[in-house]
Amino acid sequence: MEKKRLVVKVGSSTITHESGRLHLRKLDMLARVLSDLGNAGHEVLLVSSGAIAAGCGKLHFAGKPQTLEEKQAMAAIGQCELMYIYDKLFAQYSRKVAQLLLTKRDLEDEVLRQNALDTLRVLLKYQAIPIINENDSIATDEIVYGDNDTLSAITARLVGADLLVLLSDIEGLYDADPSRDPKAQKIDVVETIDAHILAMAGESSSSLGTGGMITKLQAAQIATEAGCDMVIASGADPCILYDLIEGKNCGTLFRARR
Ligand SMILES: Nc1ncnc2c1ncn2[C@@H]1O[C@H](COP(=O)(O)OP(=O)(O)O)[C@@H](O)[C@H]1O
Ligand SMILES: N[C@@H](CCC(=O)OP(=O)(O)O)C(=O)O
Repeated sequence: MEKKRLVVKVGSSTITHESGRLHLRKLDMLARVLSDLGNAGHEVLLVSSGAIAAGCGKLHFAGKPQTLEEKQAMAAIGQCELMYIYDKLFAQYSRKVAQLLLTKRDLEDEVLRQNALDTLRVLLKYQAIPIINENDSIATDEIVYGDNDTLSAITARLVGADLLVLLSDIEGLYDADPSRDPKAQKIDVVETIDAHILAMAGESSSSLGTGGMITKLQAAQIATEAGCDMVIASGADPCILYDLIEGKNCGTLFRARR
Protein backbone atom coordinates (compact mmCIF):
# COMPACT_ATOMS: atom_id res chain seq x y z
CA MET A 1 0.00 0.00 0.00
CA GLU A 2 1.29 3.46 -0.92
CA LYS A 3 2.23 5.43 2.22
CA LYS A 4 0.26 8.61 2.56
CA ARG A 5 0.34 11.81 4.56
CA LEU A 6 -3.23 12.21 5.64
CA VAL A 7 -5.16 15.03 7.34
CA VAL A 8 -8.50 13.98 8.84
CA LYS A 9 -10.99 16.58 10.09
CA VAL A 10 -13.89 15.59 12.31
CA GLY A 11 -16.87 17.89 12.83
CA SER A 12 -18.64 18.54 16.13
CA SER A 13 -21.72 16.61 15.04
CA THR A 14 -19.56 13.54 14.30
CA ILE A 15 -17.91 13.25 17.70
CA THR A 16 -20.71 14.37 20.01
CA HIS A 17 -24.20 13.17 20.75
CA GLU A 18 -27.15 15.50 20.23
CA SER A 19 -26.80 16.32 23.94
CA GLY A 20 -23.35 17.72 23.24
CA ARG A 21 -21.69 15.04 25.40
CA LEU A 22 -18.80 13.27 23.72
CA HIS A 23 -19.60 10.24 21.55
CA LEU A 24 -17.07 7.95 23.21
CA ARG A 25 -17.68 4.92 21.00
CA LYS A 26 -17.01 6.94 17.86
CA LEU A 27 -14.00 8.69 19.39
CA ASP A 28 -12.59 5.32 20.41
CA MET A 29 -13.07 3.95 16.91
CA LEU A 30 -11.47 7.06 15.44
CA ALA A 31 -8.44 6.70 17.74
CA ARG A 32 -8.17 3.02 16.84
CA VAL A 33 -8.35 3.55 13.07
CA LEU A 34 -5.96 6.53 13.05
CA SER A 35 -3.49 4.62 15.24
CA ASP A 36 -3.76 1.63 12.93
CA LEU A 37 -3.14 3.78 9.87
CA GLY A 38 -0.06 5.08 11.69
CA ASN A 39 1.02 1.48 12.34
CA ALA A 40 0.61 0.79 8.63
CA GLY A 41 3.12 3.57 7.94
CA HIS A 42 0.87 6.46 7.06
CA GLU A 43 1.46 9.90 8.60
CA VAL A 44 -1.70 11.13 10.24
CA LEU A 45 -2.82 14.56 11.46
CA LEU A 46 -6.21 15.12 13.06
CA VAL A 47 -8.13 18.41 12.98
CA SER A 48 -10.85 18.06 15.59
CA SER A 49 -13.81 20.34 16.24
CA GLY A 50 -16.10 19.70 19.18
CA ALA A 51 -14.65 21.91 21.91
CA ILE A 52 -17.69 24.20 22.15
CA ALA A 53 -20.11 21.26 21.99
CA ALA A 54 -18.13 19.33 24.61
CA GLY A 55 -17.98 22.37 26.91
CA CYS A 56 -21.73 22.87 26.61
CA GLY A 57 -22.29 19.16 27.20
CA LYS A 58 -20.12 19.23 30.30
CA LEU A 59 -22.12 22.12 31.75
CA HIS A 60 -25.39 20.42 30.70
CA PHE A 61 -26.43 23.33 28.47
CA ALA A 62 -29.19 22.63 25.97
CA GLY A 63 -27.65 23.82 22.68
CA LYS A 64 -24.89 26.32 22.03
CA PRO A 65 -24.82 29.73 23.76
CA GLN A 66 -25.52 32.79 21.63
CA THR A 67 -22.76 35.21 22.61
CA LEU A 68 -19.25 34.91 21.33
CA GLU A 69 -17.58 35.12 24.72
CA GLU A 70 -19.82 32.35 26.09
CA LYS A 71 -18.87 30.15 23.11
CA GLN A 72 -15.19 30.95 23.71
CA ALA A 73 -15.50 29.98 27.37
CA MET A 74 -17.29 26.74 26.41
CA ALA A 75 -14.49 25.99 23.95
CA ALA A 76 -11.90 26.49 26.67
CA ILE A 77 -13.72 24.03 28.95
CA GLY A 78 -14.47 21.55 26.18
CA GLN A 79 -10.96 21.57 24.67
CA CYS A 80 -9.51 20.20 27.94
CA GLU A 81 -12.14 17.49 28.04
CA LEU A 82 -11.56 16.63 24.39
CA MET A 83 -7.78 16.33 24.71
CA TYR A 84 -8.03 14.37 27.95
CA ILE A 85 -10.22 11.81 26.21
CA TYR A 86 -8.12 11.73 23.03
CA ASP A 87 -4.95 11.25 25.09
CA LYS A 88 -6.52 8.32 26.96
CA LEU A 89 -8.04 6.69 23.89
CA PHE A 90 -4.94 6.96 21.69
CA ALA A 91 -2.80 5.68 24.59
CA GLN A 92 -4.80 2.43 24.46
CA TYR A 93 -3.27 1.93 21.02
CA SER A 94 0.22 3.08 22.10
CA ARG A 95 -0.07 6.28 20.12
CA LYS A 96 1.21 9.63 21.34
CA VAL A 97 -0.88 12.71 20.60
CA ALA A 98 -0.06 16.42 20.69
CA GLN A 99 -2.29 19.47 20.87
CA LEU A 100 -1.87 22.45 18.53
CA LEU A 101 -4.27 25.39 18.83
CA LEU A 102 -3.90 27.54 15.72
CA THR A 103 -5.62 30.43 14.05
CA LYS A 104 -5.80 31.17 10.36
CA ARG A 105 -4.11 34.49 11.12
CA ASP A 106 -1.15 32.65 12.69
CA LEU A 107 -0.75 30.61 9.53
CA GLU A 108 -0.80 33.72 7.32
CA ASP A 109 2.30 35.00 9.12
CA GLU A 110 5.44 33.60 7.47
CA VAL A 111 7.43 33.17 10.70
CA LEU A 112 4.58 31.66 12.72
CA ARG A 113 3.67 29.37 9.81
CA GLN A 114 7.24 28.10 9.63
CA ASN A 115 7.26 27.54 13.41
CA ALA A 116 4.06 25.51 13.17
CA LEU A 117 5.47 23.48 10.28
CA ASP A 118 8.73 22.80 12.13
CA THR A 119 6.75 21.59 15.16
CA LEU A 120 4.52 19.37 13.03
CA ARG A 121 7.52 17.83 11.25
CA VAL A 122 9.11 16.85 14.56
CA LEU A 123 5.82 15.40 15.83
CA LEU A 124 5.45 13.31 12.68
CA LYS A 125 9.09 12.21 12.97
CA TYR A 126 8.25 10.84 16.44
CA GLN A 127 5.07 9.26 15.08
CA ALA A 128 2.88 11.41 17.30
CA ILE A 129 -0.53 12.40 15.98
CA PRO A 130 -0.96 16.18 16.01
CA ILE A 131 -4.50 17.10 17.08
CA ILE A 132 -5.31 20.57 15.84
CA ASN A 133 -8.17 22.90 16.69
CA GLU A 134 -8.73 26.59 16.37
CA ASN A 135 -7.54 28.70 19.24
CA ASP A 136 -11.13 29.59 19.95
CA SER A 137 -10.56 31.96 22.86
CA ILE A 138 -8.83 34.40 20.49
CA ALA A 139 -10.01 33.37 17.01
CA THR A 140 -13.45 34.86 16.80
CA ASP A 141 -14.00 34.61 13.02
CA GLU A 142 -13.57 30.88 13.10
CA ILE A 143 -16.25 30.29 15.73
CA VAL A 144 -18.67 32.45 13.81
CA TYR A 145 -18.01 30.88 10.41
CA GLY A 146 -17.11 27.34 11.45
CA ASP A 147 -13.78 27.39 9.78
CA ASN A 148 -12.16 24.24 11.05
CA ASP A 149 -12.91 23.08 7.51
CA THR A 150 -10.64 25.69 5.96
CA LEU A 151 -8.14 25.37 8.83
CA SER A 152 -7.81 21.69 7.95
CA ALA A 153 -7.22 22.59 4.29
CA ILE A 154 -4.59 25.17 5.23
CA THR A 155 -2.96 22.51 7.42
CA ALA A 156 -3.05 19.99 4.56
CA ARG A 157 -1.40 22.58 2.29
CA LEU A 158 1.19 23.42 4.95
CA VAL A 159 2.35 19.83 5.43
CA GLY A 160 1.97 18.86 1.75
CA ALA A 161 -0.64 16.18 2.54
CA ASP A 162 -1.68 13.68 -0.11
CA LEU A 163 -5.24 13.47 1.12
CA LEU A 164 -7.59 15.58 3.26
CA VAL A 165 -10.70 13.84 4.58
CA LEU A 166 -13.57 15.82 6.12
CA LEU A 167 -15.65 13.41 8.21
CA SER A 168 -19.09 14.87 8.72
CA ASP A 169 -22.70 13.98 9.54
CA ILE A 170 -23.39 13.69 5.82
CA GLU A 171 -22.07 11.23 3.17
CA GLY A 172 -20.76 13.93 0.83
CA LEU A 173 -21.79 16.90 -1.28
CA TYR A 174 -25.33 16.67 -2.60
CA ASP A 175 -26.71 18.72 -5.47
CA ALA A 176 -28.94 20.44 -2.86
CA ASP A 177 -29.08 20.42 0.95
CA PRO A 178 -30.63 16.97 1.71
CA SER A 179 -32.16 18.28 4.94
CA ARG A 180 -34.31 20.60 2.81
CA ASP A 181 -34.63 18.64 -0.45
CA PRO A 182 -35.34 14.88 -0.06
CA LYS A 183 -34.64 14.33 -3.77
CA ALA A 184 -31.08 15.64 -3.49
CA GLN A 185 -28.48 13.39 -5.16
CA LYS A 186 -24.92 12.76 -3.95
CA ILE A 187 -22.09 13.88 -6.23
CA ASP A 188 -19.30 11.25 -6.41
CA VAL A 189 -16.46 13.24 -7.96
CA VAL A 190 -15.89 16.97 -8.46
CA GLU A 191 -13.20 17.80 -11.01
CA THR A 192 -13.63 21.59 -10.91
CA ILE A 193 -15.19 23.71 -8.19
CA ASP A 194 -17.12 26.14 -10.37
CA ALA A 195 -20.11 28.42 -9.72
CA HIS A 196 -22.51 25.53 -10.40
CA ILE A 197 -20.92 23.43 -7.62
CA LEU A 198 -20.66 26.37 -5.21
CA ALA A 199 -24.37 27.09 -5.66
CA MET A 200 -25.22 23.62 -4.24
CA ALA A 201 -23.81 24.39 -0.80
CA GLY A 202 -26.04 25.41 2.08
CA GLU A 203 -25.48 26.12 5.74
CA SER A 204 -25.35 23.65 8.61
CA SER A 205 -28.68 22.11 9.54
CA SER A 206 -27.52 20.70 12.89
CA SER A 207 -27.47 22.52 16.20
CA LEU A 208 -23.84 21.48 16.74
CA GLY A 209 -22.17 22.07 13.37
CA THR A 210 -21.00 25.43 12.07
CA GLY A 211 -20.40 26.48 8.48
CA GLY A 212 -22.24 23.65 6.70
CA MET A 213 -21.23 22.79 3.14
CA ILE A 214 -20.10 26.33 2.30
CA THR A 215 -16.91 26.12 4.38
CA LYS A 216 -16.29 22.56 3.13
CA LEU A 217 -16.24 23.79 -0.47
CA GLN A 218 -13.91 26.64 0.52
CA ALA A 219 -11.66 23.99 2.05
CA ALA A 220 -11.86 21.96 -1.17
CA GLN A 221 -10.71 24.99 -3.16
CA ILE A 222 -7.67 25.49 -0.92
CA ALA A 223 -6.72 21.80 -0.82
CA THR A 224 -7.16 20.99 -4.50
CA GLU A 225 -5.29 24.12 -5.60
CA ALA A 226 -2.43 22.95 -3.36
CA GLY A 227 -2.38 19.58 -5.15
CA CYS A 228 -4.11 17.65 -2.38
CA ASP A 229 -7.14 15.40 -3.00
CA MET A 230 -10.03 16.07 -0.63
CA VAL A 231 -12.95 13.83 0.32
CA ILE A 232 -16.13 14.66 2.25
CA ALA A 233 -17.44 11.44 3.79
CA SER A 234 -19.63 10.21 6.62
CA GLY A 235 -17.99 10.03 10.03
CA ALA A 236 -20.59 7.52 11.27
CA ASP A 237 -18.02 4.74 11.03
CA PRO A 238 -14.37 5.90 11.04
CA CYS A 239 -13.42 2.57 9.36
CA ILE A 240 -14.42 4.34 6.15
CA LEU A 241 -10.88 5.80 6.28
CA TYR A 242 -9.44 2.39 5.28
CA ASP A 243 -11.51 2.43 2.09
CA LEU A 244 -10.68 6.05 1.35
CA ILE A 245 -6.94 5.41 1.71
CA GLU A 246 -7.27 2.60 -0.82
CA GLY A 247 -8.90 5.03 -3.23
CA LYS A 248 -12.41 3.59 -2.98
CA ASN A 249 -15.11 6.10 -3.74
CA CYS A 250 -17.27 6.41 -0.65
CA GLY A 251 -18.00 10.10 -0.33
CA THR A 252 -17.41 13.05 -2.60
CA LEU A 253 -13.90 13.26 -4.02
CA PHE A 254 -12.56 16.69 -5.02
CA ARG A 255 -9.68 15.88 -7.31
CA ALA A 256 -6.42 17.76 -6.81
CA ARG A 257 -5.35 20.17 -9.55
CA ARG A 258 -1.89 19.00 -10.53
N1 LIG B 1 -25.38 20.60 -0.79
C1 LIG B 1 -25.25 20.04 0.40
N2 LIG B 1 -24.85 18.73 0.49
C2 LIG B 1 -24.69 18.13 1.71
N3 LIG B 1 -24.93 18.75 2.90
C3 LIG B 1 -25.31 20.06 2.88
C4 LIG B 1 -25.49 20.75 1.63
N4 LIG B 1 -25.87 22.01 1.93
C5 LIG B 1 -25.92 22.12 3.27
N5 LIG B 1 -25.59 20.93 3.86
C6 LIG B 1 -25.58 20.72 5.32
O1 LIG B 1 -24.24 20.72 5.79
C7 LIG B 1 -24.19 19.85 6.92
C8 LIG B 1 -22.73 19.49 7.24
O2 LIG B 1 -22.05 20.62 7.75
P1 LIG B 1 -21.83 20.88 9.34
O3 LIG B 1 -23.15 20.75 10.05
O4 LIG B 1 -21.07 22.16 9.48
O5 LIG B 1 -20.99 19.60 9.73
P2 LIG B 1 -19.62 19.40 10.53
O6 LIG B 1 -19.98 19.54 11.98
O7 LIG B 1 -19.25 18.00 10.12
O8 LIG B 1 -18.62 20.42 10.03
C9 LIG B 1 -25.07 18.70 6.49
O9 LIG B 1 -25.56 17.94 7.57
C10 LIG B 1 -26.19 19.37 5.72
O10 LIG B 1 -27.28 19.66 6.54
N1 LIG C 1 -13.36 25.24 17.00
C1 LIG C 1 -14.79 24.95 17.22
C2 LIG C 1 -15.45 24.35 16.00
C3 LIG C 1 -15.78 25.22 14.83
C4 LIG C 1 -16.19 24.34 13.64
O1 LIG C 1 -15.64 24.45 12.54
O2 LIG C 1 -17.16 23.39 13.91
P1 LIG C 1 -17.61 22.17 12.91
O3 LIG C 1 -18.51 22.78 11.85
O4 LIG C 1 -18.32 21.22 13.78
O5 LIG C 1 -16.37 21.59 12.28
C5 LIG C 1 -14.91 23.88 18.33
O6 LIG C 1 -13.96 23.12 18.59
O7 LIG C 1 -16.00 23.79 18.90
